[in-house]
Amino acid sequence: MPTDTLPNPEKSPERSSGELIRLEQVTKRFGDNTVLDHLDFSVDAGKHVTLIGPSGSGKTTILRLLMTLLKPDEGTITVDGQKLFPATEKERREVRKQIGMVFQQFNLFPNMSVLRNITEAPVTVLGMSKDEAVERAKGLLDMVGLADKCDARPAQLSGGQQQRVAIARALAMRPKVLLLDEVTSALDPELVAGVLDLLRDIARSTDITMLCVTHEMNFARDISDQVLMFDSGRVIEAGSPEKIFSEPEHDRTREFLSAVL
Ligand SMILES: Nc1ncnc2c1ncn2[C@@H]1O[C@H](COP(=O)(O)OP(=O)(O)OP(=O)(O)O)[C@@H](O)[C@H]1O
Repeated sequence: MPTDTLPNPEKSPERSSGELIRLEQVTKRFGDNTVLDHLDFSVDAGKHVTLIGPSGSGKTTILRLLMTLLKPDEGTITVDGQKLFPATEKERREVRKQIGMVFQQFNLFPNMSVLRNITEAPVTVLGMSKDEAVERAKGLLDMVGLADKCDARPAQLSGGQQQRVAIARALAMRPKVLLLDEVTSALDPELVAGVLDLLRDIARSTDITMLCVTHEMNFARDISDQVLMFDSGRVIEAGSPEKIFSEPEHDRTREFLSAVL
C-alpha cells in the first residue's frame, strides 16, 4: 500500500522507544460502581498493546479516558510527557490532537461526504490548508481501498467501508496514538477480515502506537507487542501474546481464554 500519507511511514528507531502513554493510580467510578481501581500502566512509543478481558472489566473506559470523553476521579494520565489529567482544558486540547480513535459504531458525520469527513478535523483543528487536507485525504482513501468513494455519503457505504473511512479519518490527523475500540464488532462477519487486514497493514508499516480493545484474539495475537488481561478494573496479567495465549499464569486469564478461543 502507498505509505507516503501514513502517520509515520518509516519506522524510526528514535520514535520506537520510551514511554508514550502513562496511567498512574487511575480510578474511575460510575456512582457506586468502581470501574477502574488505582490502575497503573504504560505504553511505549511505537508499540501495539491489546486489552482483553471480560465484558464490563473497564477496557473501553480506558480508551474513553484517553479520548477525554470521560474524566478520572483520581490519578494522572500523560501522553508523550504532556498532562491529559489533571490539566487545563487548553492543555487537554493540545494532547488530544495526538490521539485518534476508531469506534465500534464508525461515528461518521452522516451529512458530510466521505472526503469531507476526513478533511474536516485537519482543517478546523490543525489549521491545515484545504488543498493539503484534500490531498492527504485522497491518499488515505486510496490506502483503505476507497479512492472512488470521495463524494459518497456514509449511508451509501457498507459497514466495512464506513469503518475504513473512520480509520482514514483518524489517520488524517497524523496521531501518535491510535485507539481501536472493538472496531469490527458492528460489522457483518464477511466484512471483518478485510478491516482487520487493513489494520494489520497499518500496524506493520507505520510506527504509530496502538492501544486496542478487541474480542478478535487472532488479530490480537498478530499485531500485539503486549497483551494486558483485565479483570474488575485491574491488570491481572501482562505479557507477550505468546505468553498470554499459550501459557497464561492466572486462573481468570485461563477461564476467559477458554471461553473466547
Ligand atoms: N457512562 C456510563 N455510565 C455508567 N456506567 C458506565 C458508563 N460507561 C461504562 N459504565 C460501566 O462501567 C463498566 C465498565 O464498562 P466498559 O465499557 O469499560 O467495559 P468493557 O471491559 O469495555 O466491556 P465490553 O467488553 O463489554 O465492551 C460496566 O459495568 C459499565 O456498565
